[in-house]
Amino acid sequence: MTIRVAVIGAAGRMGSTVCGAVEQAEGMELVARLDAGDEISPATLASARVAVDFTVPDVTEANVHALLDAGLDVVVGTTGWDEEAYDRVREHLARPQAEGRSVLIAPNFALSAVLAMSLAAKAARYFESAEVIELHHPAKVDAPSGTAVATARRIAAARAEAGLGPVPDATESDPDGARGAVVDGVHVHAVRLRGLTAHEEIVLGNPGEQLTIRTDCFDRSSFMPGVILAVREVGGRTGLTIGLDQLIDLAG
Ligand SMILES: NC(=O)C1=CN([C@@H]2O[C@H](COP(=O)(O)OP(=O)(O)OC[C@H]3O[C@@H](n4cnc5c(N)ncnc54)[C@H](OP(=O)(O)O)[C@@H]3O)[C@@H](O)[C@H]2O)C=CC1
Ligand SMILES: O=C(O)C1=N[C@H](C(=O)O)C[C@H](O)C1
Repeated sequence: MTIRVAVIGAAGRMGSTVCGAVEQAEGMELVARLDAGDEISPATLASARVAVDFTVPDVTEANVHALLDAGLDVVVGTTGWDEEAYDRVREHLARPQAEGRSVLIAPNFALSAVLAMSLAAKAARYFESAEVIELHHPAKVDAPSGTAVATARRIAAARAEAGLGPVPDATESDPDGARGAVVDGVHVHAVRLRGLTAHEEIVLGNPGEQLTIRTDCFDRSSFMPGVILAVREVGGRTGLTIGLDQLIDLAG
């Protein structure tokens, strides 16, 4: 059966690329393109079954609640989500009116980034030091990137599980924040540079050695297979799914 898809943020960099990918995808029909100023309502959604949200961190959660109220399953790539926001979506999904509905939120849909996050989490227990450097195009409105925050959280969780203490760091004075943001104890550095698209480097250090894990997305086409996979799969799930790795078998 054809999946009818609405794209929210359709005029943006990601939204417009997603519209093209949905139009090209077998078994999908793009039925609605909504952007800032457009109402989310049954009339504007044109009987879509799945919505894809690539908007801005300030509005994405409200969009998800409105889309659930309209009876759609939702795929979200927009950043800015925290545990409290996830909990509010879980609570919404638990209401009888939302029975059977599903939301998938992923900070990154590129396979190289999903693998980089997974490898970083796997490697983290073996290294004394770990830092994350994300590098993006200068039009990006949020820092650090959602991917970097998720990466740092996964590194921190793996370190805690392995019983590692804080990373070694003798810094006593850092009035201008040169050591970057600190996410669950992991330092995260953000670079904004003309010419870049979306890149991340995870550096892990031990005495006398370093492991560098790097992902480079040179073009937004890199995110499309993951988005299309999520659109296909979201309807077969229930509740909240976080991360594209939940749909891909990374074992082995
Ligand atoms: N998960 C992933 O793999 C990826 C995630 N992202 C994330 O996706 C998000 C979008 O990125 P990008 O496409 O570069 O950003 P853009 O700014 O290019 O696009 C955002 C679009 O959303 C529109 N918008 C703003 N408010 C609303 C609203 N209330 N309803 C509908 N549309 C609205 C904007 O309109 P206007 O400009 O008029 O405000 C704009 O057209 C970011 O959070 C980014 O970090 C990006 C790449 C990959
Ligand atoms: O804004 C972007 O471009 C990107 N945003 C996401 C993030 O913040 O992690 C994903 C990717 O890095 C591109």
